[in-house]
Amino acid sequence: MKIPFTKMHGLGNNYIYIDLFHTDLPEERLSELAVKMSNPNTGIGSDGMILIHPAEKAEVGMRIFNKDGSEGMNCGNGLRCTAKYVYETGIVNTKEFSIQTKANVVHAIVKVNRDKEVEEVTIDMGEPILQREQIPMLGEAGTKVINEPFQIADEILHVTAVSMGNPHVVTMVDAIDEAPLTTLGPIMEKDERFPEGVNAEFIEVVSDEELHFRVWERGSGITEACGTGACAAVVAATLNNKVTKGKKVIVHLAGGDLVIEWKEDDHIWMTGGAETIASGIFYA
Ligand SMILES: N[C@@H](CCC[C@H](N)C(=O)O)C(=O)O
Repeated sequence: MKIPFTKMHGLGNNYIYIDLFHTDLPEERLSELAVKMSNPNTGIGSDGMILIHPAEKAEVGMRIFNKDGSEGMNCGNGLRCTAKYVYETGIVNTKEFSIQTKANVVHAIVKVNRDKEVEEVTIDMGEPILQREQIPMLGEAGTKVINEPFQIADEILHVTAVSMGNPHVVTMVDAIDEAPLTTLGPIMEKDERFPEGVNAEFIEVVSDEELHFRVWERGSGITEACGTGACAAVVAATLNNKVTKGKKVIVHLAGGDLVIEWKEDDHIWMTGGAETIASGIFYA
C-alpha cells in the first residue's frame, strides 16, 4: 500500500499527516500504521500520525494517533499544523474555519504572509473540563483536583488535573530542569487513578505571564511540546493563583513558545507556529 504523507511539526511536536480528503486508509489498519510510521528506523520517525478528513460538524476533521498506536482525543500542536495544511492546500479558502476533533469543534484563525504561507495559527480551544470524573480521575465524583496531594513512588506531589478533551495532570516544580520527567512521567501516565491514562506535565512559574513547561505524553513519552498540555498548564497555574485569568501567558516549551490565554468567558486561546518538514510516499 502506498500512502502519500506530509510530516509537520508544532514546536518540535511532529506527526505524519495523512490527507483523507484525497486518500483512503482502512480503519482497521490505523493503529498499526501509526506505530509503523512513527518508528525512526523502519518508518519515517514521529510522535504519531494525524488524519485530516472531511467532517460532519466542521469544515475539517482531525484524528490523532500516538506513537504507540493509541488514539488521542485532541492535539493542540496537531490543530495548528492541520490549520496550516488545509489553508495552504486549498481545502479551505477562508482564514477562519472550524476543525472537529474527537473531543469537540474548535475555531482556527490563520495568519498568512505575502507568499500565502501560514506563519502562525490561533485556535479557540474551547473550555477546560475540571470535574474529576470527566478527566477521568478516580476519587470523589463532583470534586475538582486542585493542588491535591498525590503519592507516587516514594514522593508526594501536589497535582492539578485538567481535561482539554484529553487528560492532563499538572505538577508545579521549583526548577524545570529538575522536573522528574523521565522517572515519574511514565509512572504517572499509567497510574491506575487515571483509568484512561494521562499526559503528565511539570511547570515552573516564572511570573504571572510566563511558565516553563515539560511534558511526558500519554502514548508517546517525552515530546518537545504539547499544545493541549500548555493550555492545561495555564489553567492549573490560574487555579493555583499563580497567573491571572484573562491575561496572556507565554509558555516556554522544550521546542519553543506558545501564547495561551484563558479568557473570562472560559475559552482558552492558543497561538503559535506550525511548520512543514517534508512530504512523500510511505510504503506500508
Ligand atoms: N501532542 C498533543 C497531544 C497528543 C495526544 C496525547 N498524547 C493524548 O494521548 O492525549 C498536543 O499538542 O496537544
